[in-house]
Amino acid sequence: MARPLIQLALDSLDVAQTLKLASLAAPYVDIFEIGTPCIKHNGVSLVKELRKLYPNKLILVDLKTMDAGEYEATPFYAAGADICTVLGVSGLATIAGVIKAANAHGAEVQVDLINVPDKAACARESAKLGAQIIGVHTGLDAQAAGQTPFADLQAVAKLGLPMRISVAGGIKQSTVQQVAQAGANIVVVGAAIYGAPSPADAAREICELASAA
Ligand SMILES: O=C([C@H](O)CO)[C@H](O)[C@H](O)COP(=O)(O)O
Repeated sequence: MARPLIQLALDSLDVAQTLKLASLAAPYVDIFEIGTPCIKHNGVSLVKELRKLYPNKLILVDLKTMDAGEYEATPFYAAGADICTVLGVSGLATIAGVIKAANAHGAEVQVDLINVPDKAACARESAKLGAQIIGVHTGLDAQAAGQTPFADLQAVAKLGLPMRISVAGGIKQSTVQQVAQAGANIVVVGAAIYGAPSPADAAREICELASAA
């Protein structure tokens, strides 16, 4: 089994802190995620800056688009995003719009299942539309209420869809192997890296654990 890709969630609002964290973790992560609060605060210029600094890294822009899919996502793909996210709850027309924008730029789409009531149906429909990645995600507010993404990950993996599976929601050193073994192709890690005393050491540990899963 290939090791899952490690995606670092850059969730600070501050550009200098974001770039510092990116540089510390760069040797150990495959994807830089510009998190939703960060992209709302800093906009498309941060995508351009990261693209210039890291021409060989994958960049995911966590737009969590809810409407106007093609219109909203297009400038982010044009700025160098490899992947943009769209909410599963937005509906099929919006998801199709982001897929159209991605296709126009040779890029990819992740459909985020956060708060989707029927996750299996949404994942199946997203695959049919041509989305490449399905995101099993317990958001920060749901995590604070004690929720985790593990049961949803198992249920989505069982569907056997022709899409890569991303998992996010409080993943850390003690759970990275569990989610890799459950079928995650992309493991998203935010707080366990940026909140660690040494973000570089935490990113390295997570990468090593994923490789050994
Ligand atoms: O996507 C995220 C959240 O919804 C805020 O936008 C986080 O980046 C994602 O949950 C990963 O962070 P951790 O849960 O801290 O690992």
